[in-house]
Amino acid sequence: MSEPKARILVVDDERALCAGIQEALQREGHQVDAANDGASALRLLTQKAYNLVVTDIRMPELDGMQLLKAARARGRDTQFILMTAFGRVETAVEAMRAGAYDYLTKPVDLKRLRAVVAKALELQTVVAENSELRQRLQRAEPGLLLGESEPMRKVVAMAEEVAQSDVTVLIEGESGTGKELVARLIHTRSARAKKPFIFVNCAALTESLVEAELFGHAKGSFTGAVADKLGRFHLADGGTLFLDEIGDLGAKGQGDLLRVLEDGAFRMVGGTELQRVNVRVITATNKRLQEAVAAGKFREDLFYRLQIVPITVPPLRERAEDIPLLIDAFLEHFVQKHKRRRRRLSTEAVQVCRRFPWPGNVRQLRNVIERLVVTSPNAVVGVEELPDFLVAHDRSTNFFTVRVGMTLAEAEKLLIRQTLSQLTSNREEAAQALGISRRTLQYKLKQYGLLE
Ligand SMILES: Nc1ncnc2c1ncn2[C@@H]1O[C@H](COP(=O)(O)OP(=O)(O)OP(=O)(O)O)[C@@H](O)[C@H]1O
Repeated sequence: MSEPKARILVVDDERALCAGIQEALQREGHQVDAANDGASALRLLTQKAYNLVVTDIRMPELDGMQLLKAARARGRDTQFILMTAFGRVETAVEAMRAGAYDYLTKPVDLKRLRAVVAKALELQTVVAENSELRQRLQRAEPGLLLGESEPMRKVVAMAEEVAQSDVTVLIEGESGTGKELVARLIHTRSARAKKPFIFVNCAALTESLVEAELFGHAKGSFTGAVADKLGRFHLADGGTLFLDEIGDLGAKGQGDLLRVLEDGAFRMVGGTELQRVNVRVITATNKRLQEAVAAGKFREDLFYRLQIVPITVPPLRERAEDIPLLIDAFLEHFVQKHKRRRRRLSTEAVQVCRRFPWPGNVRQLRNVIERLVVTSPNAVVGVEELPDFLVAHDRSTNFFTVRVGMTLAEAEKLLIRQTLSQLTSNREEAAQALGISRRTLQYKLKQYGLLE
């Protein structure tokens, strides 16, 4: 895939050099304007949006540094490459601190210029995408459930629909798939959004504690209970109570919960008065609750009461197309949290992540990205910086056998077929991975009878 062509502004008071660079970059297919002094450059910068500015640092009146600062003050994401006379590197370092992408020393080596420009433009695209993503994230509520794959769209549509009523929802899915986020989404889209969302992890409660935790205990119910202590049902009044890992609730807790769901009322531990609250209950489990029912570990009547509407959140490996989006969102989040430099994963590193089966689902991916943000100093994180388990898995799965004695055509056909089936079904991406043009790939697919 060819690099998207960019709008570039070249600024230098040495006219010949300026024209030389303009021409070299135009030859790369970019749209290039030139200015021979800082003031006209600034005028152009305010009139047009540029992806990149390549400017001399030292110019009479308005210099390259001032130009950079003026562009930043206008809040533009334009990248800057500064050119400095040999031996004046300190100024260049200062420029980098002010936010320039890189610097070149004069006389300018055109080959290096082209390489630096390509890298800066690559980053520029990412920055632009990220700032769009940032805006999207800011518009949305915190803890937004991200995902544009078909299965996730269905989950979100279902959550939005059940938000319109108070029906009990059971969210099923492996650990780390985002069940809590789904529960929060239902709450925030419901008429209860301004009331509390109360979370209880049933796996963390012992059998003896669960009752007091959920229903509270009355004054004097046991030694030390000097006042009424409200339980989670009270705290969630008017809002939503989210019971996570419901499969771990013991027999007594199951009985209590069924009663409150059926009668809408309960008694505090040691209390006599019937308490009435208005609570919407959402539960979640990472176990197959139906199997727990079959094994006699979970009450069948409660199971049917809870799963009036079941929502299943698919594991991440079944929606790998969401992985690039999640990576970008987590990078953005952790770069801000840890105050690090913006960065992205190389295309190959993203592909490795897409191929991994992620047993810990989105939580595991999120942890990997946080670790990369903290440990990698690079703007583009490559495969070699990914955790070993990812790379090792990738190595062990992405091989096929080429037999000695096979013709080149047979080997080529096999490689094309494996690339399309294991790496990506997108022809553009496959052609890129194979290092050939899309047209050539199309031709070979026809030649080898691989077109379906
Ligand atoms: N679709 C998603 N978009 C953005 N972040 C997500 C998504 N899914 C999960 N996460 C993040 O992954 C982590 C785990 O999500 P969550 O706690 O909702 O999973 P869970 O299914 O409830 O896990 P468990 O069964 O272990 O309780 C959280 O940090 C959450 O913000």
